[in-house]
Amino acid sequence: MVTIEKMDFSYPKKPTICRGLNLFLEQGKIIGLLGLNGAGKSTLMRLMAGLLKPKAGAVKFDNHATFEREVAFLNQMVFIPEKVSVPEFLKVKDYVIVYKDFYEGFDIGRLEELLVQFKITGNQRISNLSFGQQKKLQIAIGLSSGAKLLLFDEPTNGLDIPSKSTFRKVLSGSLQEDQTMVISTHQVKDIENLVDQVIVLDEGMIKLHADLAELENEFVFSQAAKAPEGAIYVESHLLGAHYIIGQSESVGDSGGSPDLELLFNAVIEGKISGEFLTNQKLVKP
Ligand SMILES: Nc1ncnc2c1ncn2[C@@H]1O[C@H](COP(=O)(O)OP(=O)(O)OP(=O)(O)O)[C@@H](O)[C@H]1O
Repeated sequence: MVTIEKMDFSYPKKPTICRGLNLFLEQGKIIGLLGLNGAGKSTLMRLMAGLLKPKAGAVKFDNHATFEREVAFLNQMVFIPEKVSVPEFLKVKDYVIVYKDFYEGFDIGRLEELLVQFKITGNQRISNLSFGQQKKLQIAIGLSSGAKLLLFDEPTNGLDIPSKSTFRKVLSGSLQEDQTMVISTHQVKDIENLVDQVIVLDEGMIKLHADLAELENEFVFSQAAKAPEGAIYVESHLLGAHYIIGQSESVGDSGGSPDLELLFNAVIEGKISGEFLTNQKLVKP
């Protein structure tokens, strides 16, 4: 799938953003890419999409260096940037034709369903769609493309509240086994219960890469009037403490599914870091 090896990157005449970055993305996963403003999420997405060239090392999709932008890579990848730009003079149905023919596995029936859910019709002129509607059009196209790599940069930015919930609904369970999706966001709540893995990027470095299932094996995410002795990370709230504690330290507390916001803050504070990946070693090239 996506393999990044010893990758360095900087924008021209700017300080280095990534140094010696290594990452392997498994297929069949929805991956949340989290980071503070300026952490390098969009830069990493653009490197994976082949829109930026690494200064050193490699960014590959299967055996294609992404920056070569070979057709065999491009017709397996959809990148939706944070600020979508769609040809405004076209009608939705004409715009769809361009994509339909480019992606071999494009599912037009699926697209029609998604457009209904997002309340967009084929006869609408793109110039008459709002920014959020244009974004939903791109999301619907991406999810219907059958492409193996879906890179969505801040997909929920600009979406109203009902559309965010539709986004969550259409995404959950929609990924095929041979597809991988990366969703970059700093709106952690928007991807809660949606992602299989999470990556936390901080100042161009991967601080955490984890399967949520593996995190549940390692840690308990819980809340109580007072955090127990040995908690790794604690946040005080009105009704008590939200905390993370190692499985072996927790006594009789099974907690809930990982609280991504709590996890993110713990990683940024340097309380948790590293790889928590279940099967990755088996599939790593
Ligand atoms: N085209 C560019 N030229 C020069 N520097 C850039 C460019 N784009 C981004 N940067 C810088 O690279 C760093 C990473 O930016 P990037 O947009 O990748 O972060 P981000 O995590 O996506 O941030 P945000 O959450 O605010 O969207 C920042 O310091 C930013 O100022």
